[in-house]
Amino acid sequence: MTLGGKIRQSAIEDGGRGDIYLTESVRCGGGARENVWKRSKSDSTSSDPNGNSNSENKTHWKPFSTQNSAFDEYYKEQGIVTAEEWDTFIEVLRTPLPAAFRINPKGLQEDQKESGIFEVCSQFCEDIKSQLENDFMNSLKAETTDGGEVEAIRPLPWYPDNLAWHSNFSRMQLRKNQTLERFHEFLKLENEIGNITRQEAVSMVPPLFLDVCPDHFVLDMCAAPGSKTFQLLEIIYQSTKPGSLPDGMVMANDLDVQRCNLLIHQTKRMCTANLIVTNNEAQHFPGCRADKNGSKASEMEIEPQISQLLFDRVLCDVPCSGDGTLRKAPRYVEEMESRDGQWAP
Ligand SMILES: C[S@@+](CC[C@H](N)C(=O)[O-])C[C@H]1O[C@@H](n2cnc3c(N)ncnc32)[C@H](O)[C@@H]1O
Repeated sequence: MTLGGKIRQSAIEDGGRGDIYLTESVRCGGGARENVWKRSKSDSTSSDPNGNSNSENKTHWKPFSTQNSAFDEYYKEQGIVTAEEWDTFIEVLRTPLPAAFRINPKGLQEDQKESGIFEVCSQFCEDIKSQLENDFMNSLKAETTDGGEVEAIRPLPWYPDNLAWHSNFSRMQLRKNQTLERFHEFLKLENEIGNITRQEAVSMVPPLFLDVCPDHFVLDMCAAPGSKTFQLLEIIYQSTKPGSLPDGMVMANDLDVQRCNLLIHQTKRMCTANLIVTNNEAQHFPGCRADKNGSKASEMEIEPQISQLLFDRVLCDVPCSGDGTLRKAPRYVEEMESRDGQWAP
C-alpha cells in the first residue's frame, strides 16, 4: 500500500515555529468522517467532543517532528539529491501540499461549447463553475486579506475549460470560520455526489498528456485508488450527449484487491457502464478478446476468431517512492525507516 492510500490526512503549519500539526480523517460510526487532532496522552481530559479546534486548545496538541536523521541518511546515500539542493529539497518536503480539485464535465458537448449553450447538458458543471467564480472567489478573498494570500482559490491555468482548481486553504483552515466552512461543506458534498473530485494538481497531468478521445479504449494498469481513472472517464464522457453512452471505455487494473475496492468506491460516483475493473499483475496482464465494433456475445461464439482487444491508450502509474505524501502526512517523516533497502512507514 502506498503512503497516499494509507490514510487521508491534512496538515497545517504552526505559524512561526515550523512545527507541523496533523489532522486525520477517521471513519466514524455512521460512516461520516470527522477530523481529529493527534494528542499526547496527558491531554485526554481536554478533548472537545465536537472535534472543534481553535487557537486556545491548539497548544494541547502534540506537534509531529519533521526531523528524522535516518531519513536524511537514507536519502543522502541514494545520491538523488545533490548537496547544494539538499536544503531546498527538505524545505519543499516540509511545505504543506496545496489542495486541488476538478469539476466533472460529464455531458459538456463540444458543439454546445462553441455556441455557448451549456445549461441543459452540463447544468451541474456550469453551476459549480459559476458558484466558484461569482461566489467563493469573492467571499473567500476577504478571508485571506490578513493571511497575505491574494487568491484563495483559482483555476489551474493549464487545465482546459477552467475545470481544475487550486485552493490555498488547508482542511483545518476550511473549518476555521463560517465562510470557509460553507466552502468546505460545498467541496465535501459535491465530491460525494461526483460533481467534483479532489485530486492533487500534479496527478491531473498524465491523463491530459494522453490526449484521450471519447471513442478510445484506455487501459489504466496501476489504477487504484482511481483518481486518474475518474479523470479518464470524465474525458471520454466530455463530448458525449447527455443520456447516451460514450463509445470508449476505461479498463482499470490494480494488483491490490483492497485498493481495487477503493477504486470501485471512488468511480461509482461517475455512474458509468463504461468502466471495467480488473485485479491482475500489470506485468502479466492477460490478453482480452473483444470486438471494438460491438459484436454480440452470440456472434462471438459463432466467430471464435475474434481479435484481441487493443487499447488506444495505456496509462501505467507505477508505484512511486511516496515521499511527496510527506507533505500531506508529515508524521511519516518520524515513523519511516529503511527496511531491506526500501523506505517504508
Ligand atoms: C501510484 S499508485 C496508483 C495511483 C492511481 N493511478 C491514481 O491516480 O489514483 C500505484 C498503484 O500500483 C499498484 N501496483 C503495484 N504493483 C503492481 C503490479 N505489479 N501490477 C498492477 N498494479 C500494481 C499499487 O497497488 C498501487 O495502487
